Amino acid sequence: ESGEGVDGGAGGVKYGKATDLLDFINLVSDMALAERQHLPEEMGVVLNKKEMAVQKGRYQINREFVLFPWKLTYKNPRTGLVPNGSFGKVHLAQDTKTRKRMACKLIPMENFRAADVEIQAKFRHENIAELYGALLWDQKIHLFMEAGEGGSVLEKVDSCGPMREFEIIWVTRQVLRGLEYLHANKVIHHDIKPSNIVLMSDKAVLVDFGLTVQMTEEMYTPRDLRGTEMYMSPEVVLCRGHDTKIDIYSLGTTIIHMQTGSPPWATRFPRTAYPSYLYIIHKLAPPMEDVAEDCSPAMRSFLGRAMERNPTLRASAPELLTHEALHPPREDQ
Ligand SMILES: Nc1nnc(-c2c[nH]c3ncc(-c4c[nH]c5ccccc45)cc23)o1
Repeated sequence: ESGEGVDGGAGGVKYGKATDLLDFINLVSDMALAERQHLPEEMGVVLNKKEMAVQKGRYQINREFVLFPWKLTYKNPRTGLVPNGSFGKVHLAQDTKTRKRMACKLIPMENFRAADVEIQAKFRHENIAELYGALLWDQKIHLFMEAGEGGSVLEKVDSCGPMREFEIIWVTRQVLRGLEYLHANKVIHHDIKPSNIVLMSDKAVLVDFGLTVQMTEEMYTPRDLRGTEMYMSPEVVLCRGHDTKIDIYSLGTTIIHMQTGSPPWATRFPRTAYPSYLYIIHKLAPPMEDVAEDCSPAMRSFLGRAMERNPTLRASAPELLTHEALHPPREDQ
């Protein structure tokens, strides 16, 4: 029942559809600061009735849900907070009635971009972290999402070292399915990297859509440099317009990180001596010299196609999903 709480409660939190959530996001984005400052109670839209039990229009911290520090799988929980997303801290949340564990990203209103939510609300795919609901409370947007309790690929590599090729193939296939879906809808993620791929027991999902854009023309011409330098494609660095192929290049650099434990360039050009990699990427990409020595010939060929310097010649997600590197003969595994 969109517009009403589960029992018709008049509280500020309603069950609704993605369109109701987008209306809510636009409402709070247009709210004057004074209006937002003295909210009597939380307000928001919950998409997923199964996981989030709204009570009489209320969904309050330490009542309908609690926030936990993540029990970081590999490290003792320092702050218990997941490394910062694009603009917010990610906690582990649990609904006190359904016991469902979720990721909850807290984004201060001053940093909030509607794009952070629009894409996740509009596009649903098993390899994209599902959005369960969005609330505004205490000047912060609370985004409740599907939780990858296995942590991110970055935490896994930092704690357990380089991944074996069959693990890399498993992650790469899932990421490519998510990218195939986004790119078919002309959506560019813009920040594909190990920390934005999180692990569940049976799948890997893409997270952090804070830099995502939906293309309206064939090319997207950015106003600013978006993404993380080490994983950036030459055409993004050039800032003369790019398309969805930039995510494919970033997946290639992410695979190098998974197989060597370091991002491309960092070993040959230590960060201490090189404050910025933009010029190196512009002049030297693609970083085929950083591919692991024990990389299989099939995976090396895959990386050559994914990091092709010319985006029009670079492979697409559907093309790479059929690449032999992702379908090794059984005895290789
Ligand atoms: N920036 C951002 N925007 N949305 C997310 C997000 C949605 N669901 C999630 N599930 C897990 C993690 C996560 C990252 N590192 C971790 C280390 C240990 C445990 C969990 C994690 C992050 C998310 O992250």
